[in-house]
Amino acid sequence: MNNKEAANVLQMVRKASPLVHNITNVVVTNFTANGLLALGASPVMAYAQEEVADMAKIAGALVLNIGTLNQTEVEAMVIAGKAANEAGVPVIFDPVGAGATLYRTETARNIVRDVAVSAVRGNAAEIANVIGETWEIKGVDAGEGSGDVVALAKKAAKQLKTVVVITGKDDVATDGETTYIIHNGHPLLTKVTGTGCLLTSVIGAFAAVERDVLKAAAAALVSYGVAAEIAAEIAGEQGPGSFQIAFLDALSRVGAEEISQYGRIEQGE
Ligand SMILES: Nc1ncnc2c1ncn2[C@@H]1O[C@H](COP(=O)(O)OP(=O)(O)O)[C@@H](O)[C@H]1O
Ligand SMILES: Cc1ncsc1CCOP(=O)(O)O
Ligand SMILES: [Mg+2]
Repeated sequence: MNNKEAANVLQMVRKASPLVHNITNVVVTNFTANGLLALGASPVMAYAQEEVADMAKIAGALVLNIGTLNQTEVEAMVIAGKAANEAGVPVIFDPVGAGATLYRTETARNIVRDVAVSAVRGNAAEIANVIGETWEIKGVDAGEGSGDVVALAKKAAKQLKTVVVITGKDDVATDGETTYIIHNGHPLLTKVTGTGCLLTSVIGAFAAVERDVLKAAAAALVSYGVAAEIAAEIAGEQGPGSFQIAFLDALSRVGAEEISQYGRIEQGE
C-alpha cells in the first residue's frame, strides 16, 4: 500500500458511496453521520432488533461500537453481525472503553467471539484489554512506544484472526503478517470527541469498496490523517471547535494530490 493506491481506494469510496450501517454510541452519532457524508459515503444508523439484520445485509459495511452500550443494543449488534457475516458484508468493531469496566471488557470479548469481524480498531489500551493483555500508558501521549504498539497489534491480529488497527500518535494496521504504520494525524484530533469512532466508521466505508481489509484500513488511516493535517493548517489556531468543522470540510476535499504530498505510510516489519 502506497499513497497512490490509498488515493485510489478513497476515489472508489466517493464513486460507490457505500452504505455504512452503524450501531454506535449516542455521543458520536451525528458527527459520524456527517463525517461519512463529507467523505462521500452513505451513513445509516439503525438499532432495532427487528430491523438490524435486514439493514446489515444491504449495507456495504457494518460498524459496531460499544461506546454507550446496553444489553438490548449489544444483542442487536450480534444479530446484525451474524446477518452481515452470512451476507459477506465486512464488520468493523470499535471496543470503546474495553478495560474501563468489566461489562465493556466482557462484551467486547463476546462480540469478537460471536461475530466474525473483519477489523477491530481501538487505542492501545482497548486492544490490549480485548485480548487480555495489560497495557501501561507510557507517557502523557498513549502513542509513545510505537515499537510495543506494533507488537501488541500483531499479537492481537493473530489471536483474533482479523485485521487490527491501533491508533495514537502513529497508527498501526496489521493482519499479523503484513504491517503498515501511518505517521499522519494531528494532536487536535484528541480534543474532539468521536474522532476515533468516526475513523472506525471510515474504515468501514473503505472496507466496503476494497476487499483486502488491511489495504482498506491503511488507505482509510492515511486519508483521515492527512485530512486532519489540512484542517489543522486552516483552523488549528482557532481551537478544537473550528478544527472540528474544518476537519469535516477537509474529509470532503482530501484527494490524490494531498495524499501524495503529505501521506506517510511505512511498511513495518
Ligand atoms: N498525539 C496524536 N497526534 C496525532 N494524531 C493523533 C494523536 N493521538 C491520536 N491521533 C489520531 O486521532 C484519531 C483517533 O485516534 P485515538 O485518539 O487513538 O482514538 P480514540 O479516541 O478511540 O482513543 C486517529 O486518527 C489518530 O491517528
Ligand atoms: C465520550 C464518550 N463516552 C462514551 S462513548 C464516547 C465517545 C468516544 O469517542 P472516541 O473514542 O472516538 O473519542
Ligand atoms: Mg475510541
